[in-house]
Amino acid sequence: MIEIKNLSFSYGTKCILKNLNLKLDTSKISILMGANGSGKSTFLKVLHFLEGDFHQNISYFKKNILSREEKRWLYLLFAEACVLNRSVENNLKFIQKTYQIKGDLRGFLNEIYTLLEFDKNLLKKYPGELSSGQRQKVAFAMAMAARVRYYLLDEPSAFLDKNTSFLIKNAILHLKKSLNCGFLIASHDKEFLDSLAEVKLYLSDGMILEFENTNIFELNHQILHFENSIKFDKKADKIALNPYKISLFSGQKYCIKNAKIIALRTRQNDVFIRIISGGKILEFALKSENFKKANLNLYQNLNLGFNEDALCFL
Ligand SMILES: Nc1ncnc2c1ncn2[C@@H]1O[C@H](COP(=O)(O)OP(=O)(O)OP(=O)(O)O)[C@@H](O)[C@H]1O
Repeated sequence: MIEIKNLSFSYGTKCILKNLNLKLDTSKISILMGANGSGKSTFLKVLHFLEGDFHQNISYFKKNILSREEKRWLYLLFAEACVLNRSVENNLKFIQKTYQIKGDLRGFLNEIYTLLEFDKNLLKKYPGELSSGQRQKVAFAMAMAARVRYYLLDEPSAFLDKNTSFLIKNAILHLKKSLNCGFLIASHDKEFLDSLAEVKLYLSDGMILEFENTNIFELNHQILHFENSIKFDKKADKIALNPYKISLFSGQKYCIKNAKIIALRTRQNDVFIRIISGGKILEFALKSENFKKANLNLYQNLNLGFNEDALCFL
């Protein structure tokens, strides 16, 4: 588990992360979505000790202070592939040495070559002789060679064709099973993410929202169908609704009618209310005091409202 408490981070006066509280399950594949510039890469760098000193705010596997060796429990794959100026094969060997991988080194490498369909010629090549896609594939192979407990992957499918993207996806699933490791993957590639995601996180306005597969819906010709239909101005395949910006209807721009409460749970000072409407499940949060005032009960029907600021088109 990686536990994050009250974490804030700014570049100068620009606040990127606002008082984050989050638990990352390090045995799962979590995906991190968010608009361009929302801070996904920055968050991965913070987690990988590259920005600021947050030992008071982040604990890794129950430890706040990690030695140099323990910091290698994590691996960050950068969006722009970093490959050293030596042959591909020697890059992989270098990683195995740095991460002090013991055991059948040749066997591990052969496994990587097979999973990523490396041909023999690629192994002898130098970075300057690789295409962007090949460099990305090599950088991913280096991550695999490190065999760590938790992987932070920034846009791992950028520059990749469909087939290579598929190989990487399978390699992620293979690594998870064989090493019992977890992943936090930042990406915009919906196809790539959808098939991997166990936990869905969304970074917006410096806050990370956990959707747990709820609150993200397919749009059909800009329409979201609950029991009533809601039409949006913008075209997109999917939409995410921020659970903190949905409330009991009182004249907001959009209304979800006749939603039935199916579950209630409390987290910190919020009560999360899960509703169903037209077969779709949605979760929204009310401050505990507002929940008490509203006097809501399980299986009660209610109308919900939200404005543009609750929407995120994906
Ligand atoms: N080293 C830096 N110094 C100052 N500002 C920075 C720095 N790195 C990033 N930023 C700013 O921080 C914000 C978040 O950037 P970041 O790269 O984390 O976003 P992102 O969500 O990964 O974006 P994208 O989806 O486009 O990759 C941006 O406004 C960016 O301009």
